[in-house]
Amino acid sequence: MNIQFSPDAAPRLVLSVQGLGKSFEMHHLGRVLPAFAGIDFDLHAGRFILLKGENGAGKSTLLRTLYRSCLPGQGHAFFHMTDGVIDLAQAADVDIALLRRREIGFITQFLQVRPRVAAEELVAEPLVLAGSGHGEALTEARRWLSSFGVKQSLWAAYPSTFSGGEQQKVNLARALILPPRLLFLDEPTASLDRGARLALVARLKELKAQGVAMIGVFHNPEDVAGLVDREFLLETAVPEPGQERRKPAFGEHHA
Ligand SMILES: Nc1ncnc2c1ncn2[C@@H]1O[C@H](COP(=O)(O)OP(=O)(O)OP(=O)(O)O)[C@@H](O)[C@H]1O
Repeated sequence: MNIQFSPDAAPRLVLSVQGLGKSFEMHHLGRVLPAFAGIDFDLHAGRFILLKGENGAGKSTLLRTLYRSCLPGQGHAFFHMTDGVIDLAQAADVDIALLRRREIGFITQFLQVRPRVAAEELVAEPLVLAGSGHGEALTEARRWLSSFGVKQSLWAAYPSTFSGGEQQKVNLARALILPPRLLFLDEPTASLDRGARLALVARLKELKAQGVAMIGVFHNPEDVAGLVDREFLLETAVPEPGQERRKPAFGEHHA
């Protein structure tokens, strides 16, 4: 889906996160572990937020909660669609499943491999589900596999046999073949070689220009330095004894 807006129009609000919090119940320890709390921010079309914080600060959990792989404990995440607003924190699973088909994407460093499905079919699937003809979708899938450096000899093979980096390239091709309006990225460059990293950054630049809103966690933030509009620093939610927990802070990016 290509979303265009005229350059002089104010970018549309895509996501408004208000007071979002998430805790894990550690039954075996008999206590509750806060992952993050009190998260507030707005994200507009074509904007890129870089999520930062120490190990364990809650970056992946925040992305998974916004994608609704986890349920939040408190707060709201209002997703602004073309025809209305839905609170991702409270939406029914069936609505979340529909949003994931076209509107909201999530790229992690892990491929969910499906047995006996060829790489090119896996990549073509979002286009087929969106109504493209199978032949046309396969042609496009091969183009994307090639752009991320997946060898032609692997296109018809099963990704379960691929190396970690090859699987990740299939993951990227599948996630980006049909761009969503809102994209979460959790360390997507983790196992990529330089060529694939450059291809990913070039694709993200295109998507940003088309109005896709993005939130990303990057082990090497310099990979996306030219794309970042704002940085969001997550402070570790679990205070050590004697330490106050501080609120998460927004920082403007200085290129
Ligand atoms: N399913 C879970 N059950 C219990 N605790 C969890 C679960 N998932 C995450 N946590 C805890 O929540 C906290 C935040 O984890 P998270 O993976 O979001 O951190 P992160 O900022 O992405 O870390 P890293 O930079 O190491 O990837 C950690 O203390 C982690 O142990």
